[in-house]
Amino acid sequence: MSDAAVIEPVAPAAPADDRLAALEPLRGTTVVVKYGGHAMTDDGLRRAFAQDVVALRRAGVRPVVVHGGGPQIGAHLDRLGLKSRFLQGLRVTTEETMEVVRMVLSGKVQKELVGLLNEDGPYAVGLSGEDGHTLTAVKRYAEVGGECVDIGLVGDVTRVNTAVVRILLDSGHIPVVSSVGRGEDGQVYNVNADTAAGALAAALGTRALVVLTDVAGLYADWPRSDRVVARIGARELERLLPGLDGGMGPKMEACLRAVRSGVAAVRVLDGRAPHALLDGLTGAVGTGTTIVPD
Ligand SMILES: Nc1ncnc2c1ncn2[C@@H]1O[C@H](COP(=O)(O)OP(=O)(O)O)[C@@H](O)[C@H]1O
Ligand SMILES: CC(=O)N[C@@H](CCC(=O)OP(=O)(O)O)C(=O)O
Repeated sequence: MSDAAVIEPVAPAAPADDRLAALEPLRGTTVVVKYGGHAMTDDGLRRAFAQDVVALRRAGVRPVVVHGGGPQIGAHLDRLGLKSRFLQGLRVTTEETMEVVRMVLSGKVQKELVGLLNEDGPYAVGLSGEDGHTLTAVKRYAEVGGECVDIGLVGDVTRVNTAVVRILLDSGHIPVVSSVGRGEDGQVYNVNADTAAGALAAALGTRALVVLTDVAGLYADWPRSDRVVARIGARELERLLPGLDGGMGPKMEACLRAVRSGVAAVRVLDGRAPHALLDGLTGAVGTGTTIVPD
């Protein structure tokens, strides 16, 4: 590739110097960031998130954003008068729902995020998991009471092709990936965004996966208590998995798979706090849950 195809490094205007020093160990490394739909419903939070991602890039880190958009999909389905429900944290996805999922994730949420990231420079490039065979998916079923339940066009990631993401990273861009997968048969699947982020992090061989969500971390005894588990190993997490409700099920399953596939640590951070990403990575605020291999 010619030099002209590579974005010029930008002078590190932000973050401030002390933050830059804290990011030094991450310089040159790839960090996958999962940006959850519930943490992206507020304008101020979205802007702060975009500033953090650009700040990472300017500090020499190679961020990859994988975004969700569950609430945004839900709002669009409501507008169309289409009902949808979740089983084990996964949206039951008919053909009609899939059209909306694809349109909202790749056409709206991703584009808005790319727009925000590009306010200060030509950094972000959006791509769907379908593009360049980035995410190959296979139909997945929910398991309820020991029975396999058909939940439609929901996919699990079976293969990741990191070629396009690496090209973008190597040319100084920030890939922004929508969690839509393509089956071997050409069928398009709705992939939970945590699942997509975990699979991509593992395939890229990243040391760190950061998951921004709408709670303070993994609660030890939710909903009875909101005491956050600060750190948990893979075996212990596997033991807790069957008892987790809602979106936390697929989220923790994805974190578990990631640490078992070589990711050294997954940080689950409270995306409701402005600048949670930079604060979490620089240790400015020691919050959330860290998942580590055994
Ligand atoms: N043990 C738990 N700790 C924290 N949240 C939990 C737990 N069990 C279930 N949840 C639910 O999981 C939700 C987070 O998952 P989800 O809504 O999919 O987040 P996101 O949109 O960030 O991907 C929380 O808002 C909470 O309602
Ligand atoms: C299969 C499945 O449930 N897919 C999700 C994809 C988006 C997502 O995961 O968004 P969040 O990260 O905001 O939850 C959905 O349809 O809502």
